[in-house]
Amino acid sequence: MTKPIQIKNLTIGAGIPKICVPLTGTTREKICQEAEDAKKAAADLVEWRADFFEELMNPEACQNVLEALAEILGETPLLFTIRTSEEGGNITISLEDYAACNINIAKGKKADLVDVEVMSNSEEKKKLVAELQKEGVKVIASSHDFHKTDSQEVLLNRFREMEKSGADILKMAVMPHGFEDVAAIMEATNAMRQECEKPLVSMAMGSIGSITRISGENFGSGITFGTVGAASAPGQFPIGELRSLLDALHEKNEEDELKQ
Ligand SMILES: O=C1C[C@@](O)(C(=O)O)C[C@@H](O)[C@@H]1O
Repeated sequence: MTKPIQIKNLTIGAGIPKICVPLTGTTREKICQEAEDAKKAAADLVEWRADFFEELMNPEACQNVLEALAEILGETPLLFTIRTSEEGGNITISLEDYAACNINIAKGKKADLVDVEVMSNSEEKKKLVAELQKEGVKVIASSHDFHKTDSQEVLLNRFREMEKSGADILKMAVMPHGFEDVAAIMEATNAMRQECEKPLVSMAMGSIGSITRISGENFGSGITFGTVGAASAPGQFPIGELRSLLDALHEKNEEDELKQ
């Protein structure tokens, strides 16, 4: 059974999946504009996809953006993510620089959550997760396969490996090539929630997978990524449509609960 996590006023891992809006701007100005738009659109949380930022390797520039974001976002939680090119992102970065950037962010005390790609260099990543948590942030362990979807059993084992990182939330994205792949990630997530208390997040990308972005309440995914401006991965819905679809499904689920 999932034990929800509270971040500011947001509960992750219970009820309607929370909508996370990615910011993909390349400059401070564009990132801040996107954050204003996300806030206006009532995002539940916001992800700064810092692998798009042209000054990522400058710690002061990063702190500067973080301070501006904290000011704009107020009580809306902020997730900091460096998505590496190995996992579908925008930057090739050494393990040392990856760790240093993430630690710099956590020390700034403005981000609430940090994403760590735990499936590569897993021993070092485990230490990084612990170090980040010591600085007071929650860590989302993540894994992305932009090419394919492994079998349900392999995906479940991947979740189990990710749990060993000690992260607070586990997130997995895969690329489906047919409905059986979509079913595999949903079923692996559903199975993992029976054996793990951590909130889970999962999605099948692309148009075939978009059903996973609205039905997380039913199979156990606690966050869904929706757009205000640019998408950060294929298959994401605009926030307005996403909110209506999540609400409609939630109402149906409640009707069923009343009948039981
Ligand atoms: O991990 C994820 C999930 C994601 O890849 C998606 O498919 O919605 C989008 C990314 O921005 C985020 O970091």
